[in-house]
Amino acid sequence: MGCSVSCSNSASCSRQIVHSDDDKIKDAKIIFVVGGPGSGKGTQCEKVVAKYGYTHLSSGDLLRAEVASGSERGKTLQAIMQKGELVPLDTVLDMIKDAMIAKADVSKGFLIDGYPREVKQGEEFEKKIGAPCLLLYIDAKGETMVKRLMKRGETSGRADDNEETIKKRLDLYYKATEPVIAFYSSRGIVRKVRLVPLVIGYCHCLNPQEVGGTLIGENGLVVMAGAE
Ligand SMILES: Nc1nc2c(ncn2[C@@H]2O[C@H](COP(=O)(O)OP(=O)(O)OP(=O)(O)O)[C@@H](O)[C@H]2O)c(=O)[nH]1
Ligand SMILES: Nc1ccn([C@H]2C[C@H](O)[C@@H](COP(=O)(O)OP(=O)(O)O)O2)c(=O)n1
Repeated sequence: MGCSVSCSNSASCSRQIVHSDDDKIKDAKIIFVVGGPGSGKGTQCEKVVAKYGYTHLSSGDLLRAEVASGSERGKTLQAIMQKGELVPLDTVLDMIKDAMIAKADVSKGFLIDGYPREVKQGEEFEKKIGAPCLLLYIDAKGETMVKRLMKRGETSGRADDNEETIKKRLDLYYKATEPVIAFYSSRGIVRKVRLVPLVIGYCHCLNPQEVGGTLIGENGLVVMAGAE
């Protein structure tokens, strides 16, 4: 695409540097959004998008789109997701990377929702894409998550919003995903999100240094509108 800076004439330049797709996202601002099933990751991401214009990429939605396409790969994924298990790491990572590249030119930053699900997923992401500047940890009680997902299941049409699979997803979250939070805490980039009822005067915000918002609360706690 471009020519090296030492070359004054692109037509005669024999050593053209072709910017790979990877280059498009190598300096991207990346925020991981982690929380249990039904904790409200998607809901909070929409608020951040509305306020700050980040690009929201839900790994679960990307996987469901592949299932909906009816592809062979989608059929394999559906079987895994219906059981509440994790899909192969490379599959979800490739999908996220492709989606990031597709939006790279217009994106101010990426909210990667529902990823990483396990420490290994985070490590591979960093090897293939880059490091996150922040991890938003959406905390919610187990019983709250179950209640919400059972309610959502009445209309969502999601094959995994049933009692048996919800239990498995929750177990897997505690076993595999909570260690992710500890892993990134040691780097000092975790911001725990506490959901409070929407009251005038509260706002949903990230770190003021990150996005110019107002940080409310102590110890880097992020307060966003939500409720039990
Ligand atoms: N009462 C209440 N419900 C909420 C809140 N946030 C989200 N919900 C509902 O809880 C359900 C789950 O919210 P999502 O935003 O889809 O949660 P998620 O963590 O993205 O869930 P997955 O898509 O399963 O990963 C939805 O039906 C939401 O409408 C909240 O603060 N209070
Ligand atoms: N990074 C990811 C994201 C989702 N998955 C699989 C496993 C999850 O149960 C399903 C649905 O993910 P989604 O984030 O939409 O939903 P939950 O947080 O599980 O409620 O997809 C995965 O294996 N790896």
